Amino acid sequence: MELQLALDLVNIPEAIELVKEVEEHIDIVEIGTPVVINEGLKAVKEMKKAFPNLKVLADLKIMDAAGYEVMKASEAGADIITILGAAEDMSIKGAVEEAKKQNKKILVDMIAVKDIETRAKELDAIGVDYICVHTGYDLQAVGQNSFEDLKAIKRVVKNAKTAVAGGIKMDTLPEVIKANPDLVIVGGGITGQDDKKATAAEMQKLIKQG
Ligand SMILES: O=C(CO)[C@H](O)[C@H](O)COP(=O)(O)O
Repeated sequence: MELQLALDLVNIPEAIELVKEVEEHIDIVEIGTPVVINEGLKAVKEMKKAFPNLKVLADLKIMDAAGYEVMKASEAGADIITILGAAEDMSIKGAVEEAKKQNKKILVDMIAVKDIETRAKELDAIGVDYICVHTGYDLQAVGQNSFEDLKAIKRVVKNAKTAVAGGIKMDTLPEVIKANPDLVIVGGGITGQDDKKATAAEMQKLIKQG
């Protein structure tokens, strides 16, 4: 099980400062969608340059023109690129094909997918690398989480790695770990804490214990 730090509400210098604090306690750093919108793929490039040993995920949430966008994110140095589960199969296949060419990985974000089990089976058959259940900020705001969806994909996914994101904090981490995803994605649960390093260290410890 790995820990990914999601950076959504920062600019590039702030992102780099933040990662310096927690670097040794995370496996993957995510350049979040709002950061890509504000700063472009330059944010991915700068992060990879600053931390060549960390895996960098570009949260592009691709919906179309997938092969091209995966190629551009790969050129910027992303190791993992996200596409939406709601995208057409043709787009998912294009993303997977381009990622293979570039020796990169594709994470599918299941945000807003209604029939999670059916879509997860289809995506698994296409050959994506990760399937991630995700409660975005707008549904977190009304008290939702993805813990039941995580159990659902764990039941049906045979090949892809499983991941979970959306409002995970220290107090909910044990419940997430119990479901045994391959990847736990935490944003505000670390970045919103006064002692980010201690929080990331504690989360890493719990995750490594499994
Ligand atoms: O992709 C995202 C929002 O669309 C976030 O990166 C993801 O939800 C993780 O952040 P948090 O733990 O703060 O919810």
